[in-house]
Amino acid sequence: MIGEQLLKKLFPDFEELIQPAGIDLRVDKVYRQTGPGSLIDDEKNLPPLEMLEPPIYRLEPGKAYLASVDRMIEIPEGYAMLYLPRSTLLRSFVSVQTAVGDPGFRGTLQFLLHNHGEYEYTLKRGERIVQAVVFPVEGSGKYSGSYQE
Ligand SMILES: O=c1ccn([C@H]2C[C@H](O)[C@@H](COP(=O)(O)OP(=O)(O)OP(=O)(O)O)O2)c(=O)[nH]1
Repeated sequence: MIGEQLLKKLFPDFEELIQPAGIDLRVDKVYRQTGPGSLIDDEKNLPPLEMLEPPIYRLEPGKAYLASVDRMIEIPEGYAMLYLPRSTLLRSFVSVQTAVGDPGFRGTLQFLLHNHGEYEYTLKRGERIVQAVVFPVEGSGKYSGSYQE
């Protein structure tokens, strides 16, 4: 796992968010789903989305949302990222589901927020919702998938 000094070199745009062993990521936009999606024969049809009105997002009980990060990221070749929720969210019955950040990815990260609670959870735009941890990857390739920006 990569520590603070190297993280500052690798991710200068996130300097003020660098932690001893990770990078805190701030929520920017939050979206609700407004229609169906599908994944058939590796053909992705992402659901249509509607953006919630910022800056105060009201996550309804039992509902899931997409959350975008407030700035683009570029993951250098030779490194990969995992994303873990802040425990404050878990302690508030809100989960953050995430995937792997590939070497060479350049774009806007999105995570799934799910309010498992029985009460509304209010989240302000700009709050830190995730911590990214970074690992060196031996012989890594370079992401060239559909979410590259
Ligand atoms: O929680 C995450 C994790 C990763 N990513 C970004 C970085 C990653 O490099 C890219 C693609 O992720 P993944 O490879 O898991 O998506 P896919 O469904 O396999 O897309 P593709 O077919 O484009 O590879 O999405 C996110 O936005 N959110």
